[in-house]
Amino acid sequence: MESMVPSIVFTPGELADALGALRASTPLVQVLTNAVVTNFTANVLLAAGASPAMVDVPGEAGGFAAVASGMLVNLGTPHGEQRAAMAEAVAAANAAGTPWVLDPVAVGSLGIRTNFALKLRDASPTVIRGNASEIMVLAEAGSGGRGVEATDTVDSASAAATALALRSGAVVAVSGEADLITDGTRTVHVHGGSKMLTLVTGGGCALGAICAAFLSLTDDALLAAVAGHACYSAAAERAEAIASGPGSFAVAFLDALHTLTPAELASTAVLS
Ligand SMILES: Nc1ncnc2c1ncn2[C@@H]1O[C@H](COP(=O)(O)OP(=O)(O)O)[C@@H](O)[C@H]1O
Ligand SMILES: Cc1ncsc1CCOP(=O)(O)O
Ligand SMILES: [Mg+2]
Repeated sequence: MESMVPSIVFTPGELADALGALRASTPLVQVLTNAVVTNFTANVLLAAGASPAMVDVPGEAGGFAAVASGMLVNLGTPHGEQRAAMAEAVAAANAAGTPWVLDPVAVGSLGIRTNFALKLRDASPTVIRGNASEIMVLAEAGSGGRGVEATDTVDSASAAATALALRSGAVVAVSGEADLITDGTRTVHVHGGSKMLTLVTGGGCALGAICAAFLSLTDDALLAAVAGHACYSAAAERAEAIASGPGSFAVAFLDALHTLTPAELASTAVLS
């Protein structure tokens, strides 16, 4: 029997509704992230309509995770105290039912972050987002990229993403030219966006925060992740159209995230 080609999993209207719900609810997003991208990540969340809180101190992180709408755990510069705060926050988020995103930045040859990421992989993240090389490491199917950048393609990470989703119970999002997002059963590709995002530090890290913002709006984590990626890509396309380089792109990207309407998202998002 010929294999069925699955139809597109979500409609443009569902994406538009998700953006409208985010703007109406201003989700409180706890961010435990790296020192490089903290400011950009907070500005991306604010521009999109969420409320960021960079709470990553042991003794505070757990209590805040219990009241946050969503949470991002990003391992870009995982100092000892931050790792303790992350462990506290993850335990509290899971106990309170707060959805959270894991971004395993630069896992592979760096032992401290890789060992910690493998532990967090098995600690019930709602979404795991990373580039292809990072996702392959968490699926135990690769050795890592070059620094924080991928050396593998999204397509080469597809099987690993599905296996990781089935193993971890998380939605797995692989970023690249066309983003791949899967819950192990349903798989969606989000097309478009701009390669200019790779020239702005935080271009991937802030995407994890946007996913965390959408997670509080629906019980379907795949929809939340797809809506987050679609908004991000739509804003990046708009920014690229008027930017003259990565500096003006970053500014235009914040503006585009802020002005993107649900109707524009519905009319421009390209899923397959
Ligand atoms: N070749 C590309 N064309 C268009 N968008 C891209 C391309 N590569 C990456 N992106 C986008 O840039 C953002 C960051 O992706 P990526 O660089 O893979 O993440 P990371 O910074 O975590 O390695 C994502 O929104 C992704 O869709
Ligand atoms: C350069 C760098 N070094 C440690 S974390 C970081 C930022 C990575 O950001 P992104 O994953 O969005 O490229
Ligand atoms: Mg990254």
